[in-house]
Amino acid sequence: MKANLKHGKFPLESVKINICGSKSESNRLLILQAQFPNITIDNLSESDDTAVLQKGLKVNNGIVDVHHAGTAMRFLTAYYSAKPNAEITLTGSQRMQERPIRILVDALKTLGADIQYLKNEGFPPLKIKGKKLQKNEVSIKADVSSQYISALMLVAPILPNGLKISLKGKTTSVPYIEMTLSLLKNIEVVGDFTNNEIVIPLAEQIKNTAVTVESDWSSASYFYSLVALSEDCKITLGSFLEESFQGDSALVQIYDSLGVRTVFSTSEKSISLSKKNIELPDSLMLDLSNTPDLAQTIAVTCFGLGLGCRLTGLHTLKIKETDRLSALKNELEKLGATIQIDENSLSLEMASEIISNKTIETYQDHRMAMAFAPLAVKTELTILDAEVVSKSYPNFWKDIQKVGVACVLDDSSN
Ligand SMILES: O=C(O)C1=C[C@@H](OP(=O)(O)O)[C@@H](O)[C@H](O)C1
Ligand SMILES: C=C(OP(=O)(O)O)C(=O)O
Repeated sequence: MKANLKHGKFPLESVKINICGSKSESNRLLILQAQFPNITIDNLSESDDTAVLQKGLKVNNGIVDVHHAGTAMRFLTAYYSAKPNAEITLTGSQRMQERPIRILVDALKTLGADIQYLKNEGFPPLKIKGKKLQKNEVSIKADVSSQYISALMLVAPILPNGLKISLKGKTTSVPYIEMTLSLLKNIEVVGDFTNNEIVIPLAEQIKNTAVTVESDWSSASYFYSLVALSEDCKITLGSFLEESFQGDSALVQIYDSLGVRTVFSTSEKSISLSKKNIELPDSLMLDLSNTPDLAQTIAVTCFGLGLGCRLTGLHTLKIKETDRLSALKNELEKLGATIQIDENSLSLEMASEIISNKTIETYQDHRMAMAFAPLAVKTELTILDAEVVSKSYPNFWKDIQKVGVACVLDDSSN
């Protein structure tokens, strides 16, 4: 399916959008709920990544296919490893079979897990025979993906002596580890993360706990970009909190410098985004190692505004849904950008025009589609394989139509 985005009627409509619950929080809570059934969850993510995890949790013996869902792959690897009598073949899409998992598998094996590689060493698919893991200490490389660490933390409370995790190297995506710690604390499993050591205690049982998932800040980023690129508009998004477990709430500060004001309503649990008239910097410098999922949105916003940017801390982008650095370079260049990338950074030069009527490829990456869509405020463009958005945000196209972006979905080819 293609999304044809017209250079529509702007300013955008002042409307309220309800983005569904965070997929990161939802996927953690579902693993915890499978281990402690007296947790109830409200505002669960509607994403494909959450649906595949939820479906996988119902299987005890057989094949589980998580498609493109990184968190589902990593969290379920730990979950089944620690589940006595489970016998699972855990697989995923072609891309998932290229996303490394050895660091997590080695850590779980140190704890006593029985995991085999079914195709390529170090990559899914995996054969997992679950058992009671007895050890309570492990050390793990922390500079590749925080998901490996969150996966261990999520099963830690059911290990007989809890778990002490020593982190090696410079820890990446730290707010996601803190999110795991906070959600554990919410169910009264009080762990500690100090310096390079995480300690999670055993929890034999927990009290009945009802958790409401906050909406997804990464999904909110596309509305920040729309507001930044528009002449004038106000968009209200529910349900968001000033005190968030999600590191991507850093959007508030980042887009403040790109001319977007955020007002929190505590009573409505919502945020209103509006345009601030400020003088924009010529260029933006940001280290995104804490918020890797915002990189594409920010790069595209800067391009659309004619600003330069230098984004660093992007070393994890190469092993996500696609090599996001190369994908950004290819597609921004089509639109006239001058952009350089290396292993962990991206530099974009100021641009004076956007070439219109271009077709953007999405590389099976939801964030490529959603990051480029706000450019419709500036120019006409087509986005290929538009259905990829369902990985995290199935209602994305409906919601951007609601704010007034003229978007026609075309199923006829591609
Ligand atoms: O734990 C999580 O929910 C996530 C952690 C991050 O991955 P890395 O730690 O691999 O950077 C992030 O990019 C991903 O979308 C979700
Ligand atoms: C990287 C992402 O997801 P995952 O790693 O869970 O596939 C993402 O949603 O941007």
